[in-house]
Amino acid sequence: MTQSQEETFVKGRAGADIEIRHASHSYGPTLVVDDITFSADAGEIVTLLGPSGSGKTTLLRMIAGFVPARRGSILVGGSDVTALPVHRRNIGMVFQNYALFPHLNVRDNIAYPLARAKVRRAARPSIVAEALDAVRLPGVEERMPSQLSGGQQQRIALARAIVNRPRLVLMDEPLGALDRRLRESLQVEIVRIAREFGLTVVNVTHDQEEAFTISDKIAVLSHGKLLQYGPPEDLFRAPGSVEVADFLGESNVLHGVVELGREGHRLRRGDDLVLLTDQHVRSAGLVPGQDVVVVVRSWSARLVPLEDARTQRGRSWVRARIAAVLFTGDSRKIVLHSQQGETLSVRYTIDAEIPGVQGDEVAVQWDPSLGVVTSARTSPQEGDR
Ligand SMILES: Nc1ncnc2c1ncn2[C@@H]1O[C@H](COP(=O)(O)OP(=O)(O)OP(=O)(O)O)[C@@H](O)[C@H]1O
Repeated sequence: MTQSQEETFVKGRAGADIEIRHASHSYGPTLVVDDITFSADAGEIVTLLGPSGSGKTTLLRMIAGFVPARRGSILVGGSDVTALPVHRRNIGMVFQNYALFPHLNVRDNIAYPLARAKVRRAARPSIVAEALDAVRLPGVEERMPSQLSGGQQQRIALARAIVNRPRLVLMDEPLGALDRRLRESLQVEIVRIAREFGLTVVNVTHDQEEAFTISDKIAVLSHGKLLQYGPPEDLFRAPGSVEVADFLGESNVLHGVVELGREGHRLRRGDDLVLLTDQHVRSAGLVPGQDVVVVVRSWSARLVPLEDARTQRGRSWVRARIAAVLFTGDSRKIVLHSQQGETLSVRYTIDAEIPGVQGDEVAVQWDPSLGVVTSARTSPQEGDR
């Protein structure tokens, strides 16, 4: 590498935009990545979110080049990299298990991609020092990985992933092995570093909180299919399916049949009063007799005595019996069974008084505008692709 190339190296290049077009992969007859299409702008953090086995890692490995695309293509910075081998894609990677070389000290670990890119030996220490500054661990060059904590090792892995200014950084559950507090502080760090260096990041997680915290866009995957793609807020406010709604936060899923009336709209559900707003009817295009679900987040619902619910106007409620009151560390979770046989949950802060005990019949009540209405079918929404 020439000196001027090295300078570009040190000063850095920004991340590239990325486009996944109809990517598919199968192991044997099973499609584990099924016709996935989405794109992200340069400098964005995208998270692939989904339950175990949904195909997140396989898709990430396709982007990296470890797994071939059976169909479709992957473009980075406008160039088709589908046929390029891993080492020609200019991608940095961070894995859950750190994957540092145990026999190399921190300097040599971080310098490894520089050596492969044939950066002159004399130029490497300053680039390594800069990468260590970026991850806020200056001066640990001589340490061995075994002399660092898990969180520090993951910072080193991050430094190694960004040291040669890749066009794309891929992260596979990078914080999965760390405890909660460390995870939260590293989430903030990842965003800071990504912004500072203009990195484009594709991150894999099954933790929706992490996805919300760090992502500009979230791709929700299930059974190899992309259910929905967009900014976290959009997904949260307008999930395209029950599966997406359920996956993006602890929720109650209430089934019913739409009844539209002059005095108001509601779900047909026995004694329960599940109101639908004009906004619901318009945005979901509801028609009378349609099977729908209303999704209500556990934090949006409250418990009230049944007689109060019956006399208060303008609020939705369903009748349910308290099955358990659970202390979950940072909140209380009330588990209930509705008359319709659904299991519901309501969240309270620890210091809040809970209006009922196990065995009581109560109303689970909420502001109708906080309910999200979607069609009862769970197939992916074409419009979200
Ligand atoms: N090398 C392989 N050979 C055969 N099947 C595989 C292989 N790798 C993954 N699979 C299968 O492909 C599906 C998707 O796996 P993948 O690891 O991509 O999912 P994931 O969403 O990343 O899950 P997790 O969060 O558990 O890692 C799973 O059903 C898995 O069993």
